[in-house]
Amino acid sequence: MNVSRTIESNFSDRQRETMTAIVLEENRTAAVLAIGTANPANCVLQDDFPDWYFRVTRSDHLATLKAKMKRICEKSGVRKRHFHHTEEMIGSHPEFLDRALPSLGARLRITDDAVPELAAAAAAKAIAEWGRPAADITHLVVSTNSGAGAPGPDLRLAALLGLRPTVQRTVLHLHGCSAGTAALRVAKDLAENGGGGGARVLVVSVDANVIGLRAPDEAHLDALVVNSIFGDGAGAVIVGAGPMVAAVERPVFHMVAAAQATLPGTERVAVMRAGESGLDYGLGTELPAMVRGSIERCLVEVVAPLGLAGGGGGGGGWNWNSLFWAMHPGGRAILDSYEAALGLGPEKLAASRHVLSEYGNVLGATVIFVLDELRRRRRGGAADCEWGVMVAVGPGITIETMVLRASGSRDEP
Ligand SMILES: CC(C)(COP(=O)(O)OP(=O)(O)OC[C@H]1O[C@@H](n2cnc3c(N)ncnc32)[C@H](O)[C@@H]1OP(=O)(O)O)[C@@H](O)C(=O)NCCC(=O)NCCSC(=O)CC(=O)O
Repeated sequence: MNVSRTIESNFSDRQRETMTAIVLEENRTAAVLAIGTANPANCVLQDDFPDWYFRVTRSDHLATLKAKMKRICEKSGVRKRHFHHTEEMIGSHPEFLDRALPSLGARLRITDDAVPELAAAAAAKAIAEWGRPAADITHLVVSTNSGAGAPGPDLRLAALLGLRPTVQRTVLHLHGCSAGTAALRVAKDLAENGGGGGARVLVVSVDANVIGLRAPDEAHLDALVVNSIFGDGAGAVIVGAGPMVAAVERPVFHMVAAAQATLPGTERVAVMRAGESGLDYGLGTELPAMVRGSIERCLVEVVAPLGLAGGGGGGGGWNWNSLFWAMHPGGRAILDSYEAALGLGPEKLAASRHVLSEYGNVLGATVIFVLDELRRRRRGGAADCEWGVMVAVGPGITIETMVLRASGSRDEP
């Protein structure tokens, strides 16, 4: 490999040395080898959503709340979303609309099928793109907020895909919107350290919001926001390290470094808790400001040791526009916060805003949709940087980050 060709010319000598070392380590560093996504068929345009939601939840009499939801939807940056649940399904489960009635069991009976099936649709696409047989997958990591059972969606997914009986399965439950990034962090570790160089990890992050869907309610205004921006979907990634199978496996993004930070004293800002009436979300109005106030500090800790972003020796001066960004679009205001805090140009979050617009916030899977979109834009010739960072925020408040290096090899002859 021509190392000097891969190092951008505007870095200092020290930065260049660090990056050269990383590039030489490339054979040991895990990489995204393929990506697949899937959404349920039921699609609701955001302009129609308040009417749809208030009708199917039999809440049209709550005119003030409906007007509020219309204001939220207008400002959401979302054009459409997909749902496993339909008007008919909600109509046959009146218990979903009344917090006083137990409904968790009925919701879980739906997600027990919906989650592995949606996961399999995304995973099948990733496996087809990867180009090797499903039986070559050594590890499976599934992350979801939409289930609570054992055996879980991993076992059913393994059967649907025809994975080998010895595949090593791991499930991550209730990591909220950082579930996809957390699963990729675990997969990176497994690929680099768990398979004697030959590990191939299938990561799937999947959610179906029927687990927490409710009628609008004055006492739970944050649930109105959740219902206005969350959608259903699955994202799948094949992760591998070590020698690639020639002419078949080609890295898309190298997963250079991963980190998790927790903001002290923020436990109540974003909450998910399963109860008898389904999954409850709590979302503080302060979340966008909190992200704005803390994101740069977290990023400096991750990129400074790698010499990226032209770090300014303790005095700031970071050039965040020298990287590409795979930001989880938790909401339009969250993306605005990233942009403002890091001084990003408007094109930097275009992939994240596109995914938010087309699918809403599909929780952990969203970052996988963003990786897919970034890759599509690069293949289409859009100029972007070689180095980048994936970011997602989840309950904790937890900030998951992963430094990525885009590989051009998919487009090389
Ligand atoms: C909801 C929004 C699209 C609204 O847009 P704006 O903020 O520009 O508009 P606005 O201030 O006029 O707000 C519109 C109405 O929504 C209400 N509103 C806003 N946030 C609210 C919240 N968390 N709980 C209850 N109500 C809320 C406002 O009071 C206002 O009501 P009224 O109109 O009556 O005055 C935006 O605030 C947003 O994107 N928020 C972030 C959502 C979020 O937290 N996502 C994270 C999900 S978890 C996750 O994904 C983690 C992660 O981020 O990675």
